[in-house]
Parts: sequence; C-alpha cells; structure tokens
Amino acid sequence: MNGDSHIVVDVRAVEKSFGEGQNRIHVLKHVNLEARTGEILMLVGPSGCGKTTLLSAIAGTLKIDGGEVNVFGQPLHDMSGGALTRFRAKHIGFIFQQFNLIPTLSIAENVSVPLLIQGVSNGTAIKKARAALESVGLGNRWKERPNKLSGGQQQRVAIARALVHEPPLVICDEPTAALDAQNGEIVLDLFRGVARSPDRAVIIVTHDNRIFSYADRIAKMDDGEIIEVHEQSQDVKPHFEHEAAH
Ligand SMILES: Nc1ncnc2c1ncn2[C@@H]1O[C@H](COP(=O)(O)OP(=O)(O)OP(=O)(O)O)[C@@H](O)[C@H]1O
Repeated sequence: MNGDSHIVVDVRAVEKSFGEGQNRIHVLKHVNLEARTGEILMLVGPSGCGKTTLLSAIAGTLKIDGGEVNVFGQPLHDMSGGALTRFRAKHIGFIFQQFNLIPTLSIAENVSVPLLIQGVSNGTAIKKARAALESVGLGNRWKERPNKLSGGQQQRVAIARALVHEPPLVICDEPTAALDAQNGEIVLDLFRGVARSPDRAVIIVTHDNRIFSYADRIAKMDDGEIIEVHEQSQDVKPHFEHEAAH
C-alpha cells in the first residue's frame, strides 16, 4: 500500500438483523470498516459472526437496516434496481462460496458473462475469457462444462469470471477453501496483482490461515462487530503456507 491510497469502501454504522420477534438475530452491530486502493483487506472471525453478511452489504446484494455503504463514493444503501445492478456489474467482481456457475454453458462462456453484460461482443468476450482461464491454469479446459471439473477447478473458474472484466473492487468469500497450495498461490498472486493496481482493492473473507501473509490489513470480526484492524508489514514476501494449519 502506498501513501496515495484512497478509500474505496466506506462502511459506516451498518446495522442488520434477520428474523422477527423472538427469532430476531442482530447480525451486524454498528459496523464501521474501510477498504483502500492498493490493498488486500482480509476479514476474519469465528463462524456465524457476520462476515458473509457484511460482504453482501458491501457487494450491494443485501439490504441493510441502517447506516451507510459507500463504494467508490456511491451510496449503495440509497441505490436500487437497474442503477445498483449496473454499478455492481461495472465496479465489483464477486467470488461467492457457492460458485454459481451456469451448468449448461462451457466454462469460457461462464467466464464471459460479465463482459457480455457490459456489451462486449461475443467473440471478444470469449477471447478474454480464455485468457482469464489461462491465468488460473485452466486454459486448455475452456470448452468443458462446469460439472466436468473438480470443486477446486470450478472455484478457479469462478475466480476467472470475477476478474475478467477488471473490476476495481474484487470481493471474495473463502476464495481458497477448495484449492491446494499450488493453485492457492496462483490465485493469491492474481489478487495481489489486482490490489497493486493504483485504483483497485481486494476484500477477502477467509478462515484459511495459509493465506494470511498476503493481507495488507486484517479486520477481525466477532459477534457482529469489528473488534480489531491490524496492519501487516509487507517487508517479507507474502507466501502461501504449504502446510494447512487447520
Ligand atoms: N438470510 C438469512 N436469514 C436468516 N439468518 C441469516 C441469514 N443470513 C445469515 N444469517 C445468520 O446471520 C449470522 C451470521 O451469518 P454469516 O453467514 O454472515 O456468518 P459468517 O461469519 O460468514 O459465518 P461462516 O464463517 O460460517 O461463513 C448467522 O447466525 C446466520 O445464521
């Protein structure tokens, strides 16, 4: 990260509850968080503490009860319908826990979807999709359907799809859960490349302690609150821990 970084995600006093009456659970409790250009921000914390809920609020896929979510200066909490969809399509690449690949399309067609939404021609979209698949080590599988691929390979397709249109903000929920060390390293190096571009940022929710050294900052969450944000020196080259320490 450098001194010229800008705030790209500004989460302020965000509140979210699910359910009604006795079943109501308060999942986000006055959450404040910033993400800046040039960084990989990791969000960690125990299962059920609200990480995915917060990520969905930042991605604009979840309506919050209170507070503000500003992304590149745009108030997502005030946007709806087509404007929000268009904003997300252009600015945000997501990698969900479920890969959400379309089973009837080849993996190259799956990866080309974000480009087609932006009006890129079919031929150009497939060409770029194949290059994105190449970058995650699946260049020679481009014609195949998702169900022919392993879980880890499908996860890499989802990563290629999230990056293909070069969105300035990349948001990932457990992007390395199904990946071995070699592929995890390829993916984290791609994320680092994104985060080192001057106007881009990456936010990763993860339990995977093999990848913590790639974070510029780590935000710890517990029971609906951010309890600590810790800045990491990048003097030591980030590396993928080859021994899973789960
Ligand atoms: N759509 C929903 N309806 C009702 N409750 C929900 C909904 N989404 C999440 N929750 C609840 O909100 C709480 C936080 O869930 P969330 O998925 O954000 O946690 P998390 O920290 O991402 O967990 P994990 O690490 O296990 O993925 C949980 O108790 C969950 O059951």
